[in-house]
Amino acid sequence: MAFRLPASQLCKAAAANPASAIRPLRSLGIARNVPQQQLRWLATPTSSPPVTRNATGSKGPTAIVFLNMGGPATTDDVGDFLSRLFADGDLIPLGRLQGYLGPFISKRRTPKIIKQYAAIGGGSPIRKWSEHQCEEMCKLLDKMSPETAPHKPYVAFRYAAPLTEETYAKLLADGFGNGKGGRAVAFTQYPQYSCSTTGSSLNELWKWRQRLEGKAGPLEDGKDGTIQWSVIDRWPVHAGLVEAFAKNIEDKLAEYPEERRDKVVLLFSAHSLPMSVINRGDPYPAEVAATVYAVMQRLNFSNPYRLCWQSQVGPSAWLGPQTATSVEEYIAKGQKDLVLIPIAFTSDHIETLYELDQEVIGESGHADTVKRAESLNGNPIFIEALADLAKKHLDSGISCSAQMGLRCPGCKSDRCLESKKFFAGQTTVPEA
Ligand SMILES: C=CC1=C(C)c2cc3[nH]c(cc4nc(cc5[nH]c(cc1n2)c(C)c5CCC(=O)O)C(CCC(=O)O)=C4C)c(C)c3C=C
Ligand code: FES
Ligand SMILES: [Fe+2]
Repeated sequence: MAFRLPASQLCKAAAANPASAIRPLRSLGIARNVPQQQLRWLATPTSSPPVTRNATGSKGPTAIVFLNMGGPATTDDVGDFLSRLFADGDLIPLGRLQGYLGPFISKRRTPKIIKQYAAIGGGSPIRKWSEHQCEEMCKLLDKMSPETAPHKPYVAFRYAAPLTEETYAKLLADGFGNGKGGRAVAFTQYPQYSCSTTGSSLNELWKWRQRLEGKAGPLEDGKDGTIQWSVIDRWPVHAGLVEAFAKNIEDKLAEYPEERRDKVVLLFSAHSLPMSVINRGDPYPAEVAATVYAVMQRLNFSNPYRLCWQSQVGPSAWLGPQTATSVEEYIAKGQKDLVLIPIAFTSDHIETLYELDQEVIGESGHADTVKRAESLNGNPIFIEALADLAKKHLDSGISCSAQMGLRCPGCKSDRCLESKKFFAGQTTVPEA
């Protein structure tokens, strides 16, 4: 693997010895991939680096595609959101009854969920936050990784606009694929991998890739001219993610009087999963637990803590303990100082703003002592963490994590089989 230096350091090397800058850099294996034209610039120390927001590096442009479930932007969008959600066999497997039961359940559920979105201001803020996070992250990446710049931000939602098919069509219209190749990174915004969330988004991305791209090319270089995909599929213990969560917890703990502070119970809360999904071998509970433990390590285990699970839907068995009952039970035991920490979401939405704030805390009878840590939203530490994850991924030359290629022991899905084969089999730009 070639040793690669950022442009700023190459510039310093050239400035120190402008006349003979090119040959030694090449012979050292440094900048082996940097085109001659760029090296010529390096040998002229008085010129400034040709790195601007829109400068194209030797490997750019790069599309960064944030994957998430999305949410209804207005109460009018709730019906469509729920009907897509209940049609997703990766999230709610209803087998041959999917086409009949899915629309039936979603229609029946819509009025109740409309009221919940109305109570949080009329819609989910998930699109606003996702677009903001992706745009800001791409600005940082342009500086951190000039060779893959410009980094172009895209959001692909599973159940709400902008839907995966819409975003895929936009990528093609923007000059990726269509015989031109180009690089895109599918970046899941679920830090912990579940086949019902990230897995579903990747299966959907693969489906639209087959429908919209098929096989283009072949081109002169033997490649087929389709988009070259790689995936950031999980990041449960990334140091920046852990730091952002830990800081938000410290800020919330600071609101308690000093003499009570270290006895406050930290209640980490993650969206639950049906037991059938867990017994299939889904990696999500283990990865959520890994995040919780990493955050507690960063906090030096300052407080007692538990992990509980929220947002169960329907009558089947789900992983517990439930967040709402855990709060009630601690209060009944006399433990009224509690901080709730949403640990599996990166922005606010109905599960934080309605379920935790209005139902769990609002109805606890102790809204003054039961509090919630801020969601990550526009937190700059979090956005830097996203940029660091992307930079490391781009540098690594890998197409996805080793975990991505492995299916759950109980998986029977052909969608998983095909999409995992595709994403794990993509070859990314090799480091010479
Ligand atoms: C890590 C996050 C999530 C997991 C895991 C997850 C699993 C999961 N969800 C359902 C069913 C529903 N989820 C709904 C809303 C919703 N779910 C998540 C996240 C995860 N879901 C979020 C962020 C949201 C809210 C979106 C927003 O407001 O922006 C809903 C719709 C609301 C409702 O009807 O209650 C359903 C239904 C299942 C079945 C499942 C695991 C298999
Ligand atoms: S359900 Fe986990 S890989 Fe298919
Ligand atoms: Fe959900």
